[in-house]
Amino acid sequence: MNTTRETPIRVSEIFGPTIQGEGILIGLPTVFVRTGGCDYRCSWCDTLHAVDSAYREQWHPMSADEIWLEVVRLSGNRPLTVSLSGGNPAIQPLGPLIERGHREGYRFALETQGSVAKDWFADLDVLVLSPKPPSSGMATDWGAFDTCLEMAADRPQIALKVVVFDDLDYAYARAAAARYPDLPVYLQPGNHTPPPPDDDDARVDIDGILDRMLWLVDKVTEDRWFEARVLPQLHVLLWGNKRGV
Ligand SMILES: C[S@@+](CC[C@H](N)C(=O)[O-])C[C@H]1O[C@@H](n2cnc3c(N)ncnc32)[C@H](O)[C@@H]1O
Ligand SMILES: Nc1nc2[nH]cc(C(=O)O)c2c(=O)[nH]1
Ligand code: SF4
Ligand SMILES: [Mg+2]
Repeated sequence: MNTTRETPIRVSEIFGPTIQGEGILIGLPTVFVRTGGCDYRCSWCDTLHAVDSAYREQWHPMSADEIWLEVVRLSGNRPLTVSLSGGNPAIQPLGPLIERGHREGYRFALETQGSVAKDWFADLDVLVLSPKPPSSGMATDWGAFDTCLEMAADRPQIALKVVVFDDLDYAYARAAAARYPDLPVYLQPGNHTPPPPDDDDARVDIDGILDRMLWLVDKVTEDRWFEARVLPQLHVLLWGNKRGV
């Protein structure tokens, strides 16, 4: 019997199986657990329904067991990778959920901006750290970011992922990569047509995003920055701004 009252986890949505659309695990069948609430407010966030506190009524308090039952239902009880995202999932008590899933053979990836560190980072299989560039309007606390790396210790595979809209963001990405030369770095062209929070399938300017992707590829190759990987948001190319994919 669980005697310790677990703090509930605020959940915006649980969806999948779909494919991981971004970064180091791109293409991998994944169930997403998206938590509600974020300590940032990026100007171009494509997930405001899980960020803007005006929508907090839609963030359901759930126990780790209740979340787990839904992951098992969606995955047909077949172990796969569960991506913990948000908002900022790092502000939620996700340790017990990870423990539960590992007992049943599932793996866990975390998507976070690196502003808040938790001890359960050391239990993750993959940690994607996505510091925010100048176009986001956010300032990076590199001390907090370093603590995320310290808390992760040596279990998770760790990768940097930086969204790039313009030259300033590109320079920020280069500086971030130089700060952590041992981490793989993924560059992601920004979606300048992110959905408003109350529209779960808003029009997206795919051509504009692909133009930015081509610009970014040219930048990286002309600079001979051969360690960087340039990847689109694959799920956006497939399904536009649709939510829950
Ligand atoms: C919605 S965030 C949630 C997790 C965490 N808050 C973070 O930012 O890493 C997941 C990923 O989507 C990226 N993202 C958000 N809005 C985007 C946009 N308009 N274009 C491209 N990527 C975007 C973020 O930079 C992050 O890498
Ligand atoms: N398919 C898919 N891949 C993703 N990778 C990161 C996502 C996110 O919103 O954190 C995301 C998402 O929302 N959908
Ligand atoms: S940190 Fe992530 S979830 Fe939060 S506002 Fe920025 S992109 Fe959106
Ligand atoms: Mg997304």
